[in-house]
Amino acid sequence: MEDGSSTGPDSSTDPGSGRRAPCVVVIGVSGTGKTTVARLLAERLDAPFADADDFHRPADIARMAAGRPLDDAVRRPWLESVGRWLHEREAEGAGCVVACSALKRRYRDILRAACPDAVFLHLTAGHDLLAERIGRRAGHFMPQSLLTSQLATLEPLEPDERGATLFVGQAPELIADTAADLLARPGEGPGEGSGLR
Ligand SMILES: Nc1ncnc2c1ncn2[C@@H]1O[C@H](COP(=O)(O)OP(=O)(O)OP(=O)(O)O)[C@@H](O)[C@H]1O
Ligand SMILES: O=C(O)[C@H](O)[C@@H](O)[C@H](O)[C@H](O)CO
Repeated sequence: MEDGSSTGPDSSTDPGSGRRAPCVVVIGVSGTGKTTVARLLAERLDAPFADADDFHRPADIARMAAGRPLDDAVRRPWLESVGRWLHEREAEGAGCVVACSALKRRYRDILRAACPDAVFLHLTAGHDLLAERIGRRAGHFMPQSLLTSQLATLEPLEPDERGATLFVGQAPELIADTAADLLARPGEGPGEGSGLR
C-alpha cells in the first residue's frame, strides 16, 4: 500500500503482517534439543543463529564437564554476552534465533533487558527421555549427571513472559515447524500453555 507516508514499515518489518522479525530464544534444560531445534528454526525464518554454549568461558565449560553446575554469579556475565548478541541482531532487524538454557526467570530478565521483544520458546521433556538423549549424544561436554541440577534449577515461563512451551517428543523438524507456525500467528495459539503469548 503506497500512501506516500514516511512512517511506513522499516526494513525489519514483514510487509505482509506489519510485524517485526522475531528475536527468538530457545530455552530449556540440557538435552531438550535447543541447539537442534533452534538451528532448524533459524533456517525456516532465514535468520541468524547462535548457540549460547559458544559464549561460555573455557573454564566454565571445564567446570560443567567435570560435573559441577554453574551458579548465578558465573552465569550472569555469560547471559549478558548472549544479551549483547541479541541486542545487536535486534538492531539489525532481520530477527534471530539463539539456543540458550536461560533456566531461571531472572536469567531471562537479563536477556529481555538487552532485547525487550525477545520471544522465549521453552522446550520440555521428562527426565528419562532427556537422560536417554544426552546418553546417546557423542562429543559434547555436558555430562548426563548434571541433568538433575538442570531440572532442579528450571523455572518454567511465567504467564507474563512472551513465549510458548513445546513438548519435544516429536522429530526436531516437526518441532521447528510448530515453532515457526506459532511465531507467524502470535496471539492465535490454541490456548493457555500451548499458544504463543
Ligand atoms: N526432537 C528430537 N528427537 C530426537 N532426538 C533429538 C531431538 N532433538 C534433539 N535430539 C538429539 O538429542 C541430543 C540433544 O540435542 P541438543 O544437543 O540439540 O540439545 P540441547 O538442549 O542443545 O543440549 P545442551 O543444552 O546440553 O547443549 C542430540 O544428540 C540431538 O541430536
Ligand atoms: O546454564 C547452564 O547451566 C548452562 O548454560 C547449561 O545449560 C549448558 O550450557 C547447556 O545445557 C549444555 O549445553
